[in-house]
Amino acid sequence: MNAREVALNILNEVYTQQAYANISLSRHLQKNQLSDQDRRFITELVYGTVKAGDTLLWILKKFVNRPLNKIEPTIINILRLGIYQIVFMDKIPESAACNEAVNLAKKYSNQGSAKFVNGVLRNLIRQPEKYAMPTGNKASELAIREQHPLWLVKKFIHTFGSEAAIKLCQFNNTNAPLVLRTNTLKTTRQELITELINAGCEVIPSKLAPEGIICKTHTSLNQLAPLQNGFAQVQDESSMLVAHVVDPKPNEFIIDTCSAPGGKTTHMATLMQNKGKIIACDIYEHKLKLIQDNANRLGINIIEPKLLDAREIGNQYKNQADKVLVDAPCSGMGVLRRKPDSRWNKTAEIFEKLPPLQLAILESAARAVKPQGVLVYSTCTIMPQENIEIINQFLAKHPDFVLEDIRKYLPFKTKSKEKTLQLMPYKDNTDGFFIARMYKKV
Ligand SMILES: C[S@@+](CC[C@H](N)C(=O)[O-])C[C@H]1O[C@@H](n2cnc3c(N)ncnc32)[C@H](O)[C@@H]1O
Repeated sequence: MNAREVALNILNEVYTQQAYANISLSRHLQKNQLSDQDRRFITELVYGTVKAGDTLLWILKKFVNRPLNKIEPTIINILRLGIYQIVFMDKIPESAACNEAVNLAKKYSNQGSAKFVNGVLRNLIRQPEKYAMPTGNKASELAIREQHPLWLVKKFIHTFGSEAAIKLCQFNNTNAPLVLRTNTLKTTRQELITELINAGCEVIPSKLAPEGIICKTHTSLNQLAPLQNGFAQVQDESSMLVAHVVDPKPNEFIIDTCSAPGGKTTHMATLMQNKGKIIACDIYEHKLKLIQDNANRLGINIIEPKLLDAREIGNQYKNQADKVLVDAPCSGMGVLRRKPDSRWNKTAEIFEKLPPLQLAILESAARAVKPQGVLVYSTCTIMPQENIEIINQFLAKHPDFVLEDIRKYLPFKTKSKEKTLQLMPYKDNTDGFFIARMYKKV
């Protein structure tokens, strides 16, 4: 199977079976014997095509007369791939993109479909002026040009203003680097950097997180020995700040309310030098195994994964924990560049549904904090209604909790005067993250 055919199979799963692009991609990359070059090409094809989403269909509609729902889904996917290569990939000869699409149409449909694909793509190559991207800054123009759903662009403009919305959308279209967290139970950052360089990676230390290593280039994760051997954990640098803000000490009792797959749980265990106890809850049983697998790989044995709805934690652990972390389920608006399909999978409903859940989890978690204990709330979103507004509502109802100045706990200097931290992707060049730290007075 050649690279484009593998990419087509992945797109078929994404668009007809609602598969997640990253999961389907990694399964197909494992299943097929592929060169490193092919793996990179398939990844770029799939991520680029999925990210471009409706913009590709907008282009396609300029060249077909019939409604798109009258065209076989596989043919639509072949055309998505073809259009993506012709319009967005500079290094691919247009004729190769077209010929390979025609071959796929012959194999996956019939001669008639192959002729149709050929006609559409040849016309596209001949008439680029027909799909010139809109240059204005109206929401509808931005949505097409920056490859985001219209409702989301409107939401960004409404929340952050037009200029910030443009920068945000552009940032979401950049490639996210792989970031590794050094497992300081087993090695130091400098030793790990040396090992990664010896393994052929190009890396730089993170300026935000003392354990963070940004990999500019790297080999396939399955072959990256330090990762497989538990010397490192994949985690973005902004996410690494959360454990530093919790600031757990050896022998403390910590509850991580929304824990899977265990990125922050294992980081906290590391900062505790693997001494004490962490109850790591999640609402999905299958995700508990991910926490345990990560802990095992990293050589950590103080984590107890537990199937529990975080809204029950207050009842089960009333006044018991030294520190409680709520890394809440959120809209993920700070990590859109990492998940090419997520902008297209979400609906405006999430902004109605999530804040009440986030507040309910935080309130339950607060009951589990012992007097003079600590409560930390974090999300990987940038939307105020999931972040500072949740904290304000919580504090208004809970005078026994006090917002602490987060700057004392951050491992880097910030110019911000806020007590909470909001990282904005296009300003801070990281995933978007929110963190607040509170302590219980009595
Ligand atoms: C942002 S993710 C957590 C990421 C994790 N803290 C890490 O660093 O790897 C949110 C998690 O909350 C879980 N979740 C959602 N609703 C929950 C609930 N009511 N109670 C407990 N966990 C929940 C989800 O399954 C998901 O794993």
